[in-house]
Amino acid sequence: MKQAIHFINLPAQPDPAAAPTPTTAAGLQAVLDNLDALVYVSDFKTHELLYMNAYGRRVWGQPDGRKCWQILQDSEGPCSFCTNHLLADENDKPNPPHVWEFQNQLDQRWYQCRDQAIRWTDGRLVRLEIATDITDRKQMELELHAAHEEARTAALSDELTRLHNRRAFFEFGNPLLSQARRHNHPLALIMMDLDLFKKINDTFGHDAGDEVLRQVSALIRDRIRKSDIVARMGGEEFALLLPETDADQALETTERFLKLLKALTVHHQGHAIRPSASFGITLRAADDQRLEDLLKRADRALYRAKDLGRGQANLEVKNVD
Ligand SMILES: Nc1nc2c(ncn2[C@@H]2O[C@H](COP(=O)(O)OP(=O)(O)OP(=O)(O)O)[C@@H](O)[C@H]2O)c(=O)[nH]1
Repeated sequence: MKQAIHFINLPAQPDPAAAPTPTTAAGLQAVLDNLDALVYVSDFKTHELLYMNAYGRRVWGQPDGRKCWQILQDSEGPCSFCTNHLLADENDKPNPPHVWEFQNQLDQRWYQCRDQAIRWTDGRLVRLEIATDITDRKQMELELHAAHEEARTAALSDELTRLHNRRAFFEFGNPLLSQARRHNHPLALIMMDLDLFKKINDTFGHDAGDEVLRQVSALIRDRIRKSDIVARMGGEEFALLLPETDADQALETTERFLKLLKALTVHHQGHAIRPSASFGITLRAADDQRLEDLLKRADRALYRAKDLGRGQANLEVKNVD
């Protein structure tokens, strides 16, 4: 059955001088049926569909006295995201239109909806929705967002090892330092530097050196907590930032890594390579303002570990009165 609509009082204050005539009613019908958007009207209380334009009937079929949630969403009852409560105040006085975007679960397409409470021909309050298909725009937005995320991940990640890079270390590490400062909680920083790595490159080739970097990185990454940060700071140097970690725990963690490295043999093109590393450890001091303050101490400890014969850890803490 063809839906007949005599008029929709779109203006808040209908102009009595512009009362609809049969010609304007037919004209309005033609306009609504040629819109490239869904237009429907439903009863505010019962949700019965009172009108749907040709666009809606083409996509969702004839309303046939059914409710909006039956025909537009195929759900069991009023939609959990129904906006009716936003469209009128407690005295049934219409609010300004509510504009929002959502994905229809029936056809999976995205719509921008302009919802408004208006008075129907018989005076009752109804819901008028004009929904424009924005799937293509949304798809573009989603692709743009994904590309942006991909570029951001690439900018923060080390291509060879897939660990965080130096930039990411500061981006993610600074909030951890701020949090530890605010709550006066412990925070440990461990610097790790592979020993005599130049010799590995010179003896087995640069590709072998790359493979060592990859395997050592995977070994560390797989054994830290989710809340820890591990980054390749450059070359064969790595930094680990461990929240809620005191001196004993940091030393214990480093001992674990030393043991794992001792047991590691990297096989590359018939060669068996046995890498080792030195570690410098420090802890957050009360007056540490920036990660660089901790990095300086951990670096000094690291180079002491190298001077003392490599393959070991050294700790430098700062006591503040
Ligand atoms: N294969 C490979 N080598 C790298 C990479 N980045 C830096 N290197 C090499 O790492 C070596 C570091 O050498 P050095 O700074 O002398 O340190 P080391 O030989 O490890 O000696 P110590 O640190 O004193 O134990 C250099 O030869 C760099 O070329 C990389 O991405 N891949």
